[in-house]
Amino acid sequence: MKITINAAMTIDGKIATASGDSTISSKEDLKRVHRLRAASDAVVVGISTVLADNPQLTVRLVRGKNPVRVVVDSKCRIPGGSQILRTAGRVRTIVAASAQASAADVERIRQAGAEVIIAGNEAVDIKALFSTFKKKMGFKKILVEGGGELNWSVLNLGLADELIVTVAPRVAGGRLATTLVEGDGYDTISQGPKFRLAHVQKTRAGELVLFYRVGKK
Ligand SMILES: NC(=O)C1=CN([C@@H]2O[C@H](COP(=O)(O)OP(=O)(O)OC[C@H]3O[C@@H](n4cnc5c(N)ncnc54)[C@H](O)[C@@H]3O)[C@@H](O)[C@H]2O)C=CC1
Ligand SMILES: Nc1nc(O)c(N)c(N[C@@H]2O[C@H](COP(=O)(O)O)[C@@H](O)[C@H]2O)n1
Repeated sequence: MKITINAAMTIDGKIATASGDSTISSKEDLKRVHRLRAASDAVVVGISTVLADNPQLTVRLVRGKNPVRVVVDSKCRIPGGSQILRTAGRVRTIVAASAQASAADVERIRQAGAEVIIAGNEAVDIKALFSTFKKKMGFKKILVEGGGELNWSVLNLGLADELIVTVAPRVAGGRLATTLVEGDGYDTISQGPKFRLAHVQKTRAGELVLFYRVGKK
């Protein structure tokens, strides 16, 4: 199963401003992302991304099939009014929760038309979740679309095969702004994963799209 992380960041490495604005990619780049979604079995985001962006995670800018939408949401906090839950009857949607989720919230989400998978006791066990995707669901391509905490978990577990980052010609600043990779971080650079630049694209908006292969430890 191939796992790709895709994100857009400013030159200073932020994927959203401190107040939560994440409108970074150009339309041209968003079309590339929608093509990538259409070529994926599932698109995975963290609950904080859903709460901040209220995304649709569809392929509406291109022709193609919507991937299964997965929200990593330990406590089943996804709001009933979110675009994802409101359309769960039409686009297959999975909420990946942990033992922290209440039975009432699990039922609320199922009633909205989404599936709930329980993986882990505290945070969602990403390794177990992705293993379920591969072994029980037969998924072959997974697209992780952030945010920073989820990117950290996937990279730190050594699960990612590819990292695609759009660098937009903007600066966000702000020490509280979310960066591409959050989490606890590494003590030394050498402890972190190493990447190999495989390809670079330039958009008309002056963005650089960097395609990295992730070295296995
Ligand atoms: N520019 C871009 O390409 C993108 C920007 N964003 C931005 O990122 C921000 C949200 O990112 P973050 O705050 O870092 O949150 P996130 O979206 O990565 O969600 C993290 C949350 O997911 C839950 N979670 C449960 N199990 C987890 C696990 N094993 N690993 C990680 N998370 C787990 C926890 O509640 C955790 O706090 C938003 O402002 C959004 O706009 C998000 C995606 C893409
Ligand atoms: N590639 C990319 N560029 C940006 O500028 C972004 N803000 C994001 N964000 C991700 O896409 C989701 C929004 O998707 P919809 O447009 O609602 O389908 C957002 O939640 C992030 O996961 N990505």
